[in-house]
Amino acid sequence: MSETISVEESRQLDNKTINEIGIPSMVLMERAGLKIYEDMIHNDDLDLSNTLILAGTGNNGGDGLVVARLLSTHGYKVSILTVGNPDHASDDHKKQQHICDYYEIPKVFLNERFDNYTTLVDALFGSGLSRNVGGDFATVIDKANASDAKIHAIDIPSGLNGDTGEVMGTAIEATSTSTIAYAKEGMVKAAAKPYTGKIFVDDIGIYKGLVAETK
Ligand SMILES: NC(=O)C1=CN([C@@H]2O[C@H](COP(=O)(O)OP(=O)(O)OC[C@H]3O[C@@H](n4cnc5c(N)ncnc54)[C@H](O)[C@@H]3O)[C@@H](O)[C@H]2O)[C@H](O)CC1
Ligand SMILES: [K+]
Repeated sequence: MSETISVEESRQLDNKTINEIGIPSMVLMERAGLKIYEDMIHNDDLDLSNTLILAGTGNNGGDGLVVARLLSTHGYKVSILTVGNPDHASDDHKKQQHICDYYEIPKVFLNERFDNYTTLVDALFGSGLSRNVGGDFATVIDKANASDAKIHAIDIPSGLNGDTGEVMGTAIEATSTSTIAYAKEGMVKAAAKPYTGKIFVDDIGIYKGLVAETK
């Protein structure tokens, strides 16, 4: 496994790339969504016949909405379940939801049965997880894990502590994970394997240090 970083370092690199270097956050989100989509369509472990995006209301959820739109515009059957209050969604999440609405991607709700789906995309939390998971989020995670569907996680399996690899209340048990820029330290620990599954590391242009001087 290549270099790993802490969750805080990951957030600092995101912020540096956006606010100091100047790559807009929506550009990074589009790049992340495209890389995650490509990881999924080339992943023989996943059956994309009927996919459900489990979206939180932050930028991890925003990544999931980009994946939803890309699946839909490429002819795959996909729906969206948003967990949390959409009114409190991040700016980029709201922009991505507007795009999904344009493409009329179906929305489902908390009473949805997950066994109708072949793949679930975990876009609930990424580097923003800050406390034990509870309430509707815990219910959705437990329901996802109990379903027959395979799960593909975005950035960090939701509920897994990205630094320690510990479960924070409950955590997604993913078949595979597309992590952004670098794997997080907790994800590569032996105890984390049942939660991360196979890890894809997606380079989306997040700052990784100045380019080495060409000889
Ligand atoms: N622009 C960028 O920085 C990029 C980020 N990427 C993706 O974005 C996430 C990080 O997004 P962020 O909005 O900071 O946080 P999350 O989406 O992980 O979390 C959402 C939100 O949830 C709240 N929260 C935290 N813990 C809990 C909890 N236990 N229960 C309920 N709610 C909770 C908290 O308010 C968070 O803000 C990163 O992982 C990437 O997936 C892009 O990929 C690249 C650009
Ligand atoms: K996630």
